[in-house]
Amino acid sequence: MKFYEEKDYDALSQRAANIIAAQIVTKPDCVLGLATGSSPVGTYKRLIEKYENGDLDFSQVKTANLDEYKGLTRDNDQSYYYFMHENLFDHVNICPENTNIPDGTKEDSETECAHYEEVIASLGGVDLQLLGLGHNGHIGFNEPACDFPQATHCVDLQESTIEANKRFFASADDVPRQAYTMGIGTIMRAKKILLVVSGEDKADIVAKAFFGPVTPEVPASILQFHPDVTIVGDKAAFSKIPH
Ligand SMILES: N[C@@H]1[C@@H](O)[C@H](O)[C@@H](COP(=O)(O)O)O[C@@H]1O
Repeated sequence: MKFYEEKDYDALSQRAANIIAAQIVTKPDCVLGLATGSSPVGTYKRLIEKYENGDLDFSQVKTANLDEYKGLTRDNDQSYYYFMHENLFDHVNICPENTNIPDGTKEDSETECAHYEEVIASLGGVDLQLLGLGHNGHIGFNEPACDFPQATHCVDLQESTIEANKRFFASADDVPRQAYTMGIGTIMRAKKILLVVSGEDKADIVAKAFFGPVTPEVPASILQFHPDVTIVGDKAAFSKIPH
């Protein structure tokens, strides 16, 4: 695992955007696995700047997002579909037909999740997967569990996740209780993984996930077994790891 400790959120966002830009430049038709949450917002901003400066071309890039709330329509401003358009897709020359996000409006979880796995396979797999990190060690919406889920599936969100995400909704009652997420197996099949993390509130989970035992109780800990993982964090998020 490669760790980049940056001085603050801006610097970590720049570093992460540079890594993604290098992927796009070296393989213009690459498949990017994308993430939501507050952590990657700065990274997306920097990517948009690079596009506006003429340094990046998204015309052949394909994307597959990690997850989506079940039950939210695409025009709901808390859906991850909406988030991705707002924070990246609407600002770069990506082709809408090249972007993929699980469809949270599909009631039949099994069919939608199997379909999403087929979509990723038809793209030839993910070249670079961007990840954030939940306070309980979740990646995508893979919550702590007694095993590592292999494929895209429907999850019941944990109370702590609902608590953490309620800041975006009118109240905790409005946070959906379920989501579709790539499985740990889906994430681990990506050729490269880039995880961005910031803030003191993530320091404990960073230490636990990447320097503690590999266990499905801390889903991100599995990344210790991936051959090509880069973790970009700020000083605060890295403050509890052995230096
Ligand atoms: N499903 C998302 C994750 O993909 C994200 O990485 C995580 C951390 O979010 P944040 O970056 O806002 O702390 O929480 C959400 O629940």
